[in-house]
Amino acid sequence: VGERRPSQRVIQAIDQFCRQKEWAMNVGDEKGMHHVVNPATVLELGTYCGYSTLITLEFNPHYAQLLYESTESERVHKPKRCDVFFQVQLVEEASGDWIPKMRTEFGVETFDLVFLDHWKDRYLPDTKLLEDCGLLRKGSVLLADNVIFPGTPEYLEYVRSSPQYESQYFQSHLEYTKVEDGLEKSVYLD
Ligand SMILES: O=C(NCCO)c1cc(-c2ccc(F)cc2)cc(O)c1O
Ligand SMILES: [Mg+2]
Repeated sequence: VGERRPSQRVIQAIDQFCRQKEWAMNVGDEKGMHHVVNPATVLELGTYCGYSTLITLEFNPHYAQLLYESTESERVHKPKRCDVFFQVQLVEEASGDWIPKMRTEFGVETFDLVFLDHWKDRYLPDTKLLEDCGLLRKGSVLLADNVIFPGTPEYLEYVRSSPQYESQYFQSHLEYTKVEDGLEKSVYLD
């Protein structure tokens, strides 16, 4: 309440621009991530322009540059364990290549929250990779954008049918539109 922090003002400006001038594929101000408990160690798959981010994987160099510019974060060539509570760590690599390196490169034991918002056909293989690499623990939350539009049918089928997950759909709309979309929140039960 009261004066918005600079980062909130940037988000507000992005939302206003995307509603009034030019649509962009941010998770947006309606879907948001406010349903999810307050995480400590977060992995975001798909940075785009840094609308929502902590440790984030993006291999599109144009989008990665947008994040550097919007957060003044240094270009992370040799990622290191960040001891600061909140710091942007951007890895400009493909998620499939870097998820197996998260422990050795970042010293991450497990993720509290993984926000999936990258190539929709990578949601399922990257989730299985996170499981196989032991990067999820009992209670880890997977939060997936666009499960309806553009859609991630194989991922949805997996997390909704697997006994390893407790899944819940939060209906919303595709950012800045009236098209149905939503977030799937899946808690890893181990
Ligand atoms: O591809 C996406 N993200 C990964 C990019 O590196 C993405 C696409 C769309 C979208 C696109 C085209 C359309 F017509 C409607 C929606 C929306 C999103 O929220 C997204 O995250
Ligand atoms: Mg998205």
